Amino acid sequence: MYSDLTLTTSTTSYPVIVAAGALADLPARLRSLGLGGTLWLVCDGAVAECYGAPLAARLRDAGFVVQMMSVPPGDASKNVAQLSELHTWMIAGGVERRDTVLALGGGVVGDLAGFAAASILRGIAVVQLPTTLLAMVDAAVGGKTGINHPLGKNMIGAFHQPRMVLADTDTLATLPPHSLREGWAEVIKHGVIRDAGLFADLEALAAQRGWNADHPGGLWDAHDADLTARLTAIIRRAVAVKVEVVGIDEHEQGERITLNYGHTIGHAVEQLSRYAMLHGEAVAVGMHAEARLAQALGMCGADLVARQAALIHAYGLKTALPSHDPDAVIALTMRDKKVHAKKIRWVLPCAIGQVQVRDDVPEALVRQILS
Ligand SMILES: NC(=O)c1ccc[n+]([C@@H]2O[C@H](COP(=O)([O-])OP(=O)(O)OC[C@H]3O[C@@H](n4cnc5c(N)ncnc54)[C@H](O)[C@@H]3O)[C@@H](O)[C@H]2O)c1
Ligand SMILES: O=C(O)C(=O)C[C@@H](O)[C@H](O)[C@H](O)COP(=O)(O)O
Ligand SMILES: [Zn+2]
Repeated sequence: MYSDLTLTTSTTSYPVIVAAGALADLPARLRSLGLGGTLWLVCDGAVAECYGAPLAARLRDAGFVVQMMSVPPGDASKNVAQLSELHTWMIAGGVERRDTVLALGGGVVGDLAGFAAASILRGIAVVQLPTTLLAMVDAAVGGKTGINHPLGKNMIGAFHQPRMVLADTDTLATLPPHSLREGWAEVIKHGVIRDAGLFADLEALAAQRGWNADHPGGLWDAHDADLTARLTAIIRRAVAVKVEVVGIDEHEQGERITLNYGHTIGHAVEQLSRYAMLHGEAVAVGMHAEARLAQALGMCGADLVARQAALIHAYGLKTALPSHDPDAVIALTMRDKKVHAKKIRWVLPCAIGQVQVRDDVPEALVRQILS
């Protein structure tokens, strides 16, 4: 048996639950946190039928008032028009300050519905119910919410901590392989930035299962109890990294910057692809490029770059940069939220499990890596 994690910051504290079948406990968990009023359940079209409608029925049976809305799947939904639709839906439906938004789905729904909760009536409660690997280990935890702007990824948003994160790992059984695969990028990131043991566990599992050859990304097999248990343990370990970092630095004034490893270049290529590239796919490419940058600066050896690349490949992801004009990539990196006094703050690995933040990376070197 595992106990819940608790994320405690200087302003709040909330449970982070990762367990098979956890959604069944949602009504009782909401009551124990004193969350009531109307529940505004937001999901995307793909999740609505499988999980949204049954969850709404379960909550209504338990006596809750539930309104449900689904948004189109994909990063394109993280925009002002979609946000405005959510606002209109809630205002027209008589939203009150005691109400709660339930964000059921992947990182797209978590970010969008989380920001709707942060902005409606100047902020109401949100509960994150992640159903993708990426959202379980990363997006649902830590309170970053927001939408994209035509000029940059996640440019509009707010820090708005959820009252609870409840991840039902049973939902992963229906996740398409490409969505599962992109989630591994953020798991690997957590290993590289802070947890060498997690990185080694991922290596061991990949070597044992031979995913490289047979199952790119690794399929979640609900009938394989041993695999499910090992994957759940890995997810918990990856979540623990995020919980720890956000607990140290809620508003990204220092330590939290490390969670952005791979994202300086990753966000740029993701945006240049017009979001055809999935977030995790872009982060994988970004981590490889940024590790090469660290190597070029003498911060790490070729062995680290090779080991990280091998793990990225073992989980079915690519490391090769798409062929974009380096100037276009560099221009977008200058809009990164980590830019300070016109300098990019790069998160660069010096060992597996350890990163440093550098603001003295010559642009010529970045250009060389991008070329
Ligand atoms: N706020 C944060 O800290 C944070 C962290 C990492 C990523 N993000 C954001 O998260 C987004 C990516 O999230 P994502 O990778 O979860 O993608 P996503 O939300 O687009 O979900 C991926 C796809 O899987 C489908 N899906 C979700 N759960 C399912 C299930 N259980 N069964 C079947 N289908 C399911 C969805 O409909 C969608 O098509 C990006 O916008 C990224 O910027 C935010
Ligand atoms: O939680 C964080 O902090 C992160 O940076 C996690 C990232 O994986 C995530 O993609 C986040 O949304 C990026 O934030 P941004 O501030 O760079 O837009
Ligand atoms: Zn990310």
